Amino acid sequence: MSVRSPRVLVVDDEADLRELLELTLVKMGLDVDSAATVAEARALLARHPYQLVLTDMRLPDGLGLELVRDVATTYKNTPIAVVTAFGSADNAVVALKAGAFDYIAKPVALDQLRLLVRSALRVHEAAPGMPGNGPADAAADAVDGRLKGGSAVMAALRAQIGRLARSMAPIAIHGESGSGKELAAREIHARSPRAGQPFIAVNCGAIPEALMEAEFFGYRKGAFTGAADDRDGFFQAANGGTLLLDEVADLPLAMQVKLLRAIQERRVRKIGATSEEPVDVRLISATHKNLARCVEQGAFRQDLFYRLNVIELAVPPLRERQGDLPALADAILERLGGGGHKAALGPGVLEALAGYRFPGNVRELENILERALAFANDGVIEVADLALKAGQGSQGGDGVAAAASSAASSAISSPAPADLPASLPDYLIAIERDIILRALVQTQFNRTQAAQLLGISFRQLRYQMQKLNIQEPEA
Ligand SMILES: Nc1ncnc2c1ncn2[C@@H]1O[C@H](COP(=O)(O)OP(=O)(O)OP(=O)(O)O)[C@@H](O)[C@H]1O
Repeated sequence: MSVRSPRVLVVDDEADLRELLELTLVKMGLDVDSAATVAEARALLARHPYQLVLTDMRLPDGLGLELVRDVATTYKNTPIAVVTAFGSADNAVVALKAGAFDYIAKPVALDQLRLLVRSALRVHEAAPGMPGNGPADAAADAVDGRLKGGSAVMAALRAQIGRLARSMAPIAIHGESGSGKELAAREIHARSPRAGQPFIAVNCGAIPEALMEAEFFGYRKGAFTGAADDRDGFFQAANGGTLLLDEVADLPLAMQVKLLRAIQERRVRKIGATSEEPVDVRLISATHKNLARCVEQGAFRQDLFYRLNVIELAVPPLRERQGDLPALADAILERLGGGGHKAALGPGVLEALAGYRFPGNVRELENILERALAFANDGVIEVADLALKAGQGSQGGDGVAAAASSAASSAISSPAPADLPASLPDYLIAIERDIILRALVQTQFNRTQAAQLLGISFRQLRYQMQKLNIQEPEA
């Protein structure tokens, strides 16, 4: 085994900047080659393997972007980062989309350069000799059983995650509630060079607006009444790792501005602090809302959208990947068994589940199986135990769906009649949600007809749907 230092290629035609970069990298113990043109860089790339390429965007004989494309296709193992002109968000986003690992803005801040280099070198440690879509990725799929499911859609999603995991490009995950967005984000983190660092998930809709800045950026002791000690925020807690902004559409506009700044500068300032600190955080955002529509409606800033939505990842609803049902059911039963006796599915159960629409996706499947297990005899879940909600069978549903719904005469199946609900408001909400969903499914999400069926106005229905977070499934 060679004990060579990692080798880095710097591509820049400005002698001053090139020297600054070289010097910094050499001080970090790296071997540095440099090139002043695209052609020189190509020649060097063909000659040596590099652990990192750092290129300027404008070069005398072409664009750094061409090198990004070359490296992303021909030298998949080599992370390439671009140096972008000051304030040029467009270039950074274009480069990330083209496959750049990361970018750094001019004037180059040396602390940020060092963070970038360290994180690039971790890519290599994490994937020694690993070809982009090669067998090692397939092995990672097999070992890494977090996102379960045997459907082609799920296999494609896992492969996409394998490719995305290595770069710093912000990822926006979209999918219905309960479809597995957070799990997908965890998988990106777990398969990234950041896996050994923290993964912090923040539900943006759950933080009171007044506390947001403190929660995200932290505060210094005495910054406000009650600030008894210095405290880190989510950004500091996720430093070196990944920050998931869940329900990102719920961020208030004022906070969106602050977040955009933190993303652009890659620095945050604690409340009450005099200086900013650099943070090295990979951002993933998730939402079940249509973020582009939120931008159109003025509820979400265009510039932040552009920064977060560099790479989009769609998690399809469960009803569009029925092939996942066996693996998901198996994993859920395993978990419910808690290492002891694992429950089994009786005849026709998988077929009954396949005829169901799962408006609440995998989370609903978990709930259905958990509840069914409570009713099941001897740990064998029968179709009747599923108590699938009436009217939720898939369209063209056959006897299976009918069997399932006949078993569901007690659509609001818990608690059992003799029990009292643990929380009356929650119970009533569940009933209301259930009834509205049934009316919507019956009318194929025609809200006008559904409102008529329920004897309420269209406006009332729309309001209730918003309140209960009921979404029309996307076609
Ligand atoms: N492919 C999968 N394999 C195994 N479990 C899954 C899968 N997808 C989702 N789950 C499980 O389903 C539940 C819901 O998933 P998750 O929280 O990731 O969904 P979400 O889309 O983020 O939901 P929400 O929009 O409500 O935040 C979790 O318990 C998760 O572990």
